[in-house]
Amino acid sequence: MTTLTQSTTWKALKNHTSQLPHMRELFAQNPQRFEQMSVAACGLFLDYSKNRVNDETLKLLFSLAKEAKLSEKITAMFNGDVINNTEQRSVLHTALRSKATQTIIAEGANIVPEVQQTLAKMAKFVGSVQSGDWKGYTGKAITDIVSIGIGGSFLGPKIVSQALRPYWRDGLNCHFVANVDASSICEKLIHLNAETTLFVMSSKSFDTQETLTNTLSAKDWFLAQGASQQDVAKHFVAVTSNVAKATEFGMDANNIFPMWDWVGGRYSLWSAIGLPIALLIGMDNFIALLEGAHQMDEHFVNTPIEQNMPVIMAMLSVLYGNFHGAQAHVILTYDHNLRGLPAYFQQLDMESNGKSVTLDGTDVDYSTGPVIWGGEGTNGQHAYHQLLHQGTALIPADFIMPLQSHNPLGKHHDQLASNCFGQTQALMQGRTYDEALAELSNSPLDDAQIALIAKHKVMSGNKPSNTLLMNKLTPTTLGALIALYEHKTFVQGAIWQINSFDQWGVELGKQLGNDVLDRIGAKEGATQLDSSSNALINLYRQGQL
Ligand SMILES: O=P(O)(O)OC[C@H]1O[C@](O)(CO)[C@@H](O)[C@@H]1O
Repeated sequence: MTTLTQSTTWKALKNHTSQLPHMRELFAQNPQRFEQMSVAACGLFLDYSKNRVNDETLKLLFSLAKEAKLSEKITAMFNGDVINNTEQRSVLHTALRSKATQTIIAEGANIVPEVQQTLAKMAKFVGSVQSGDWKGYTGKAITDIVSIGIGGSFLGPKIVSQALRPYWRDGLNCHFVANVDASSICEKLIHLNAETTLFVMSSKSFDTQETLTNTLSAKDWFLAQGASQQDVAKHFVAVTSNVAKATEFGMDANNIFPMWDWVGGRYSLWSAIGLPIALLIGMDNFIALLEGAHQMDEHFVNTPIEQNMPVIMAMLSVLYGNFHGAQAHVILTYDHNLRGLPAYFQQLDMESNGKSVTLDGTDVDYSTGPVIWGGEGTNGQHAYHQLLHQGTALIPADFIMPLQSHNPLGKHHDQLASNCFGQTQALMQGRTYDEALAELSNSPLDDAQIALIAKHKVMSGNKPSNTLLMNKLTPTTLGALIALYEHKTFVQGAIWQINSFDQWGVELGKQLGNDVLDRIGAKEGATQLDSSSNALINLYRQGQL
């Protein structure tokens, strides 16, 4: 049994949460609830008043954070202490968005100069590709980027590029290839011209099966279009921490952008892994993205926990996961360009906090990371919101919306906003049986039918949600928003005393996948695995059912 569940605060929270009234009543009791339970930081505004909390709940949650030594843990991360204890690594993605004047030590050396040098190298490269000075093998400018990578070396660049579509510079397009399924790369290449295509291969380890296979196929395609081996340097660049392996693979040394062990894959979009983003939006906008994240870092480090946005959001998630039995959390973006963000936060949170032992190897006796999922509003309102309103699972929600649209058109944005706010209201207040009956008062149905339908229209309400607003979706606000969720994830991990920065589960997937590949490659002979795996491999070898 861990000490966490034995603490007085934990027990007090358990007792307290079971006695809290419905949110309707909490709102009725306190007209100042919105003012008291909202916070602004770094261009973002968080309304957390529609949560199952009162002053006492918040006090207990913040006590839990203090008892977990949260401030010390934040300092340790920003100072470069080796907090990823299973891989013996510092966790310093925050250094990637630090100021050039800062000194940040990892493994005994100041890492800020190499971060700045890499940004300068990126700026030079981005400038030459965007201006057309960087020429392909027939002397033409680049028109298309193909970004090859997977996991953290894919999702960040893809989602941020999609989110910042209004900032794309003219003349360049980007295509993302992650899956080893050949359909992914083939369906992109078929539309491209090798003379004007640049491949950015992103792999921290330079050892990931999917990325290596897709890069080799891209190179074969490039050569098959009439280019020669000497032309490869004009069309292939790599981002990696394994420079030796990239060089051995045949990447031109000048075309390798470094990254480092102290950057976790899912935290790496701020490094040269963000190169496809910078190529699309320009280096000035990429720097603005870093600046937004830096502002959130400063807020996180310097703000008392009671007003600290990432801490508040994290403690609310702890509340629902550990004291209300919530197993999932939904991210609802009321912005078409942010439609990919739920998937990005899913990777960030689930790869970080999907853990079941504490840092010292003790089995946890409480829930850790929930299932993170979500989608774009208003689309989801016509689908899975039904379960949010009337299902049996409690799923706290984050609604994210900019106040201003990049495409102000007629009444579109008013409707988007009214749906967003209407949903949070409906989730909170629900509908009582009497209200449902009143709505049916003019119905031609008989009393028995009205009573039945009223029962089906009842919504318990008391469903928690956060509303996160920003003026407009810009590189700076997006940087702050992503850093907010990074730190939220960190705080939850700190409370649960887990290592949020390793991923042994997904590593096992990589290992077993390679093992099975060897057995498939052997074409025949007993595979000596379990009966299901043996049979599936044999069916695959046969090639048909
Ligand atoms: O950048 P790499 O080394 O190719 O790894 C890709 C991804 O693979 C993982 O290690 C596991 O899937 C992720 O954490 C990482 O982002």
